[in-house]
Amino acid sequence: MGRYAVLVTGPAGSGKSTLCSALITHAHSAGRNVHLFNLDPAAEHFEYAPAIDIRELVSLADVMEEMGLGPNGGLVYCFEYLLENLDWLEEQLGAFDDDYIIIDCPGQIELYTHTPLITRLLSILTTTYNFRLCSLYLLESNFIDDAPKYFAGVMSAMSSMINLDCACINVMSKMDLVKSGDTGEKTQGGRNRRELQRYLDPDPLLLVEEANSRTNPKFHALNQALVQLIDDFSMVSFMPLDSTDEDSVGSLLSHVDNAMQYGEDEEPKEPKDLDGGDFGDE
Ligand SMILES: Nc1nc2c(ncn2[C@@H]2O[C@H](COP(=O)(O)OP(=O)(O)OP(=O)(O)O)[C@@H](O)[C@H]2O)c(=O)[nH]1
Repeated sequence: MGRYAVLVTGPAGSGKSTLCSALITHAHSAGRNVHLFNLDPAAEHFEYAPAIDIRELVSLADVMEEMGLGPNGGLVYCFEYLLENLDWLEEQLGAFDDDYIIIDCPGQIELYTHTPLITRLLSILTTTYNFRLCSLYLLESNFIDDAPKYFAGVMSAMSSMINLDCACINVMSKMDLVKSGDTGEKTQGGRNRRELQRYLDPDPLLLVEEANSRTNPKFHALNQALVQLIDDFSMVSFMPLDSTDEDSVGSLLSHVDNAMQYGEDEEPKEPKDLDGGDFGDE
């Protein structure tokens, strides 16, 4: 068997740890052996005890106290420290032969977009330890409450995708909070699932119209440019996820396996096209 690593990333509170637990539960119930790797030096609680835990090497609380750093500087220090102590990582990874690890990452977006630290770690996992990688970027469903907010979310997903340079799947999390469109029910932000479908696989024309209707005319050219970018960058679509639903988690795990060609012998290829799942198709 090969070695596989699923990186679960996304902004704070987007549902990363919940998804990690749901993926592990699903994999275990299918008789698969997967391990949790906690990469968040500030993490507190886990449903499953991490098999590998960065806090055993370095914790954010200790760094902040001993180095007199704030939370963001402290986090960067923790990752630099990890990269300087790769023998620790090697020892941890050496404990498993048939590795399939799910990596719960910190929520600070700066780690993926502003510094090369996570990128370097991924490069080490692939080149030194022969892992096949897939990165998940979670964005909460409330990011589709309005077009400008959605733009911000898409830009962060794009930035992460470009920097991480591995198979990437964008995920729209907490879809259970979006009520069914069948009865005309609306979400708190005023949308129903049918309306949300166009955000999972964006239609540039509708997006620009909506953004223009909500922003000062001086930003309309910017809206147009952003929508053009989203349209040109055709990989920016989101797979809907409800971590409380086993089928939804199972479907995501299948896409992840597919992206890493789990269990297949040939070299990793580009991930296959993802559709928008079964939300809003009715
Ligand atoms: N309704 C609903 N709530 C969810 C879902 N996933 C996560 N949550 C809730 O969202 C909150 C944050 O979830 P976490 O899994 O801790 O999010 P996180 O991204 O790991 O958070 P940080 O580690 O702080 O960045 C918790 O209250 C979860 O119960 C989901 O699919 N549906």
